[in-house]
Amino acid sequence: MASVRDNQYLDHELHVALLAVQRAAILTKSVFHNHAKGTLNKSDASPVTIGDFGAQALIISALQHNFPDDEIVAEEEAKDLRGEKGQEVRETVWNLVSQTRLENKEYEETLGGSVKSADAMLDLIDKGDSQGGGKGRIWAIDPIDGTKGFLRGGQYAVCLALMIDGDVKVGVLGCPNLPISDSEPLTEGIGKDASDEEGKFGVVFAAKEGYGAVSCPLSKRGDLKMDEINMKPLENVADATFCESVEAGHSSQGDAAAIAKKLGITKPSVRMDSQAKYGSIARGAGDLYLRLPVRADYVEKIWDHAAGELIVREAGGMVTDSEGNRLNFKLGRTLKENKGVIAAPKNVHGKVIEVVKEVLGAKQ
Ligand SMILES: Nc1ncnc2c1ncn2[C@@H]1O[C@H](COP(=O)(O)OS(=O)(=O)O)[C@@H](OP(=O)(O)O)[C@H]1O
Ligand SMILES: [Mg+2]
Ligand SMILES: [Mg+2]
Ligand SMILES: [Mg+2]
Repeated sequence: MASVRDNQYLDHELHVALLAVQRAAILTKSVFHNHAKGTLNKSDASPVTIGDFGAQALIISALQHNFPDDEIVAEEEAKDLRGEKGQEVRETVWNLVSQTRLENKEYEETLGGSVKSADAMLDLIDKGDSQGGGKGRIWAIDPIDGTKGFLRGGQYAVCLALMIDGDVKVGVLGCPNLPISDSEPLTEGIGKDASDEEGKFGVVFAAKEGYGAVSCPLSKRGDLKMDEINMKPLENVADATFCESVEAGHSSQGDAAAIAKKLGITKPSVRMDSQAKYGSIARGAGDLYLRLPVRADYVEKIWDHAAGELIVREAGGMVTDSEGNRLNFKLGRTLKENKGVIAAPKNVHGKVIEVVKEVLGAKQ
């Protein structure tokens, strides 16, 4: 198979996305170590921090510099940073955004360098307001996925994907708290080698449709030393390790336990925040990702899945909703036709879906 590294198709997009995610990840890391998180509550009562705003501004700045005509669907908006009420948070975010850069100057230039002013930063954040859909080039950004995990010192991910006509073509996930090494086992806490002295911290996963998936250490320079990743072969689903959300409000842990039991799985689940779950199974650190609806009225957001879904598929896995249908990214900012997510190696995915249907069906 052609490799993600050895062809020209969407190479510039992948390169910019890898650098933009690394730069944004550096910002989030510095928030974690040096700041009060500046947490605000959004209208749905979920948290947003100065790290989410800052990372979104930096990623959009890089996309606007390189691809000014592309549309962007991003999770956050700048409303709460505007005016007198927003002044304090705005200034903190601006400090972070104006100070964060990749140590490699050439890479920093590729991203277009610094944002011009605090006002320009707010406008960049609000450029992520596209309604999405199945036509043209649209980027999806989750500047911090797993904000609750980020606040807890657990897993989180900086997520960026490019969709063309509603199909995800490029996906990048920066996971600052995962182990750097692809051979470390799946754990609930921060990876034991998540930070080393040479400016490396965590891992970035990437994929290009049709060309495979890779991982690369996250670094302050933005270096791109990539290794191919693959899902672990799994002959018997009973031997699987599965991962699920930490937050019981995001995925039904009771249903997951019932499904695992029916599949003969005896290993306990690994609870991990964010799309770090997709990256982890894509590199063979775990086998299955189960996300089972808690509430009938919750619709999944495209930025919570676009990058991870492609990375798992390109690593040899299959990703569907709980009925076995592919995720449909063509319908706007949400996955309104899909409920739940089941990611598994191709050879066992059908069996897992069968049992998911049995368990969810029995509840109705
Ligand atoms: N009710 C409900 N059901 C399903 N999903 C929900 C729900 N509420 C929120 N969210 C979204 O979950 C995102 C966090 O991802 P995870 O559930 O994988 O991780 S976590 O354990 O909850 O941290 C989280 O993403 P971030 O907001 O980027 O952190 C939310 O978009
Ligand atoms: Mg959020
Ligand atoms: Mg998210
Ligand atoms: Mg988020």
